[in-house]
Amino acid sequence: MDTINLLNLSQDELEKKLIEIAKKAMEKSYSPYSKFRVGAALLTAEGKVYTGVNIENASFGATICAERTAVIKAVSEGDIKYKAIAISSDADSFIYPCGICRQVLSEFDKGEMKVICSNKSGQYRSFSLSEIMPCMFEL
Ligand SMILES: O=c1ccn([C@H]2C[C@H](O)[C@@H](CO)O2)c(=O)[nH]1
Ligand SMILES: [Zn+2]
Repeated sequence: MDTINLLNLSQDELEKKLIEIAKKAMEKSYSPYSKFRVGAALLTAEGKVYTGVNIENASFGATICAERTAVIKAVSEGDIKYKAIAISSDADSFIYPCGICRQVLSEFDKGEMKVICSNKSGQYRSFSLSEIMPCMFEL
């Protein structure tokens, strides 16, 4: 992954690029039960990208979302500062992170993190995590 390039992009170009990476990651989704593929691309403060997919389980509650897969990969590699996360799926409607993923992302947010929600055709809406996950603590 080219570290320098991503941080040199404009916000718009960066968001498009992250969606593209999330869409590509989606191909690895393990979702035999819902057949709903989700991909995520998590951009670190240093410009590295961790991808994630939803990983389902016969015991449905053991399913992990794409967003958390990406966070878990990043944290376990020592990366805990993030700029943005993009999310893609096959749906016509925009995909937004679930409550548990918002909570997990907020653990690492310093008020800067963007959440980029896209639809199948690549349109997107960008939010600050704090907009979609109001926090009871001062940031
Ligand atoms: O933001 C979301 C929403 C849903 N899913 C997954 C969980 C499950 O595998 C499938 C259906 O909800 O989509 C995600 O990975 N991220
Ligand atoms: Zn989730």
